[in-house]
Amino acid sequence: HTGLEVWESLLSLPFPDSSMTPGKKLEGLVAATITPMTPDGQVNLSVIRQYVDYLVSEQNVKNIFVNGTTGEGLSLSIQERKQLAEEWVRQGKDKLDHVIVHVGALSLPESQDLARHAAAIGASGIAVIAPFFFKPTNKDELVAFLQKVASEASGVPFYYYHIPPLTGVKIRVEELLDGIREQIPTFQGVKFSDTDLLDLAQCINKNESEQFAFLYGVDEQLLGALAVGANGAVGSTYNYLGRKTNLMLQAFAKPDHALAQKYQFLIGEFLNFVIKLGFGVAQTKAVMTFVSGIPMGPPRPPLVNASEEFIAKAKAKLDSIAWPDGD
Ligand SMILES: CC(=O)N[C@H](C=O)[C@@H](O)[C@H](O)[C@H](O)CO
Ligand SMILES: CC(=O)C(=O)O
Repeated sequence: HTGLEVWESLLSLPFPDSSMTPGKKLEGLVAATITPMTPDGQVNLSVIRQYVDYLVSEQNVKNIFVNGTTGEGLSLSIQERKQLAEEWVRQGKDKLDHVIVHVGALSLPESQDLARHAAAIGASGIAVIAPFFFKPTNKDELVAFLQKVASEASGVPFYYYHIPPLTGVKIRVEELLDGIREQIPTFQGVKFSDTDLLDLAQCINKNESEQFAFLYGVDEQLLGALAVGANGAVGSTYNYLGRKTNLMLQAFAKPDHALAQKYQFLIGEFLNFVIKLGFGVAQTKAVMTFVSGIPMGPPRPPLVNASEEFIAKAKAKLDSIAWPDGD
């Protein structure tokens, strides 16, 4: 240990090497970043700088969640994930508050490697999804896996990424929280991507000292999660509806519930429409491309490009929405 490291540990600064805002609690909106790709399917790092500027200046979003579901993290090589994490951290420096890097993988050593890498580059947090091929069958097995990853990045806040519709791991978070800080001292919160608001509410109910952050991940019903005390949200739609969703958060905080509902209804009207057409990461890439003008490129197989018909309909629907702020 260098003298500096000793001082930092004595002061227990949460983010010793971070280029992001040190110690600021994660709240508000977090955009789950898309991984831009070239037309032939290679990761396209060259537009990330522009992407960061777009999120900050056009969407008023200053936190990102990299290499998650929307970022096709589980479809990328370890090398690609590291390059992306580095580029997001580099471009986010002095512009973003938090860069959370998703480091979950089916292979524990790969996940640990990614966690060490995220720590080394100064990520402001790491997140881990439940392993979903061989699955943990109970809370203790899941926590043991998470602990082995978290301990590789001992100075970095750790978030569990709960997304049972995709992982098939339905262990309730409220149960998982019991004693988790003893197992994982860096445990800082949950990205909660499930519709079970009873489970979310009981997590918040248990979290009396408000030490953990609960970020909701079902964008179409964020207002319900805010009502039970969610600290913020992580989602794909904050890439292009961040500004509108921020207005919903403001209305909720004021409180002007009628206005907050209006925003949630309109966001829901768009999402309900595209979900009926078939909505996933490929479609998110297409929507972000036409809204931001930044080319997101195709998704990686097995996902396939959104159709021209989808794009035309989604664009017409979004353009038709009369937002309360007059846009
Ligand atoms: C399954 C999935 O990708 N969920 C995302 C985050 O967790 C959400 O942001 C959704 O994309 C969004 O709620 C639209 O359905
Ligand atoms: C949507 C989300 O949070 C993710 O892409 O991981």
